[in-house]
Amino acid sequence: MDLKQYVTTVENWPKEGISFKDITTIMDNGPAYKYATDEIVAYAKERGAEIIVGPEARGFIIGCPVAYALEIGFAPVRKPGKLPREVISADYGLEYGTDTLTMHKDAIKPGQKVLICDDLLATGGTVEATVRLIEELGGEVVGAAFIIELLDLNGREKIQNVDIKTLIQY
Ligand SMILES: O=P(O)(O)OC[C@H]1O[C@H](OP(=O)(O)OP(=O)(O)O)[C@H](O)[C@@H]1O
Ligand SMILES: Nc1ncnc2[nH]cnc12
Repeated sequence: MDLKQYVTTVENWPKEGISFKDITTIMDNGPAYKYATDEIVAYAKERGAEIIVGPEARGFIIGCPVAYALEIGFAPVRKPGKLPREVISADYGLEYGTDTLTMHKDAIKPGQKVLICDDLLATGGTVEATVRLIEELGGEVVGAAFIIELLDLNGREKIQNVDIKTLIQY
């Protein structure tokens, strides 16, 4: 399937100069959503993932169906003040701002094989902070899967030791 045809590009949103890749037009199409999910499920199997980790909020949209299909767990990465129990934190930079990510301290078991899922790899700030969180908890990051990769932003360079799968590149 040519998944690219289901991505909508919105110029100058949320800020002047940003070419926003909107994946809601993949998600609202059953076959396209299933195709994207199935591609990442196949990759997760190949990598031997034992749990999926996804950053808020769009990482949930793709990470949760992948976890469901594999019958494995899903652990959320969230912005501060959203997780109710003890958390660890990591600061990160975005294409359009900076923020902090958190995970529950007991979300990952030591040695657990973790696959990170998100909709899009841009500067790599989000995934790099997510890798730091998982590794601080003793998890082994076996891969990171994204629907979209923005090649000009060189996100891969921030996680050179992580195996990466992307379905569409711009
Ligand atoms: O590679 P990066 O430069 O870090 O950018 C990619 C991240 O940015 C977006 O999330 P955003 O923080 O906008 O949050 P959202 O999913 O809640 O919209 C996207 O879903 C990725 O998580
Ligand atoms: N250009 C972009 N489009 C969609 N989501 C993003 N997250 C970071 N950069 C983005």
